[in-house]
Amino acid sequence: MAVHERATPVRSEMIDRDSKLRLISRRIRDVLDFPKQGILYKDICPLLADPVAFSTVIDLFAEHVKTLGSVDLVMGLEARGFLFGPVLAQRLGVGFVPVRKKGKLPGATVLASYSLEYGKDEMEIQADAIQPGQRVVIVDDIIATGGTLEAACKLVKQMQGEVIQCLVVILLSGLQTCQIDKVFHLLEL
Ligand SMILES: O=P(O)(O)OC[C@H]1O[C@H](OP(=O)(O)OP(=O)(O)O)[C@H](O)[C@@H]1O
Ligand SMILES: Nc1ncnc2[nH]cnc12
Repeated sequence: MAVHERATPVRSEMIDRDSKLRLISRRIRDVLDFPKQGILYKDICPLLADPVAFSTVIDLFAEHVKTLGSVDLVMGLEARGFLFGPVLAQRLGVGFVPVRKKGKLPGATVLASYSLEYGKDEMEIQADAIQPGQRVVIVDDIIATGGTLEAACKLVKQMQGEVIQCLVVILLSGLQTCQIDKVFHLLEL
């Protein structure tokens, strides 16, 4: 191609669902023994670096959420849920609520403890972030044991909100002990 000619940009609306999922899958990088020996880490950085693959994730999440009726809030889990959650919230035209690791949020908070594939942690949400009866979509990058999302669902219920759906890019196969029933995932890896 001559230097002055431009390649036609690939836009996600031009491709079918299976091709979209393959496009996303190709942008997840396996890293063995990170952050600990024996863990096969799913690195989403290549996905974030590819604007077509990234916007395809948001398209597929938004398409799905639009089938669920009204949604009041998108809640994202620190840290990687912050990469997808706010973009999805903007797309849906609703607010975003961050759930942070303990000690990062000012004012009154509600706390939950949980176990991870490679450790333990505690998460917090501001006490006024969800009003009773609000319909919440929770967003994260991956489910491994499901402990993080399970704790996030408990937070929503404690605040008398309703979890409409948990959205993740990746459901890690072989590790599912999780009790979360409202999961929508794009890839099972
Ligand atoms: O299903 P689980 O076993 O609970 O694991 C999944 C969680 O683990 C990772 O977060 P992590 O706490 O490692 O933090 P980070 O997003 O700050 O890297 C990931 O982003 C999920 O939130
Ligand atoms: N295997 C994994 N890859 C990426 N993030 C994770 N969080 C928990 N387990 C993970």
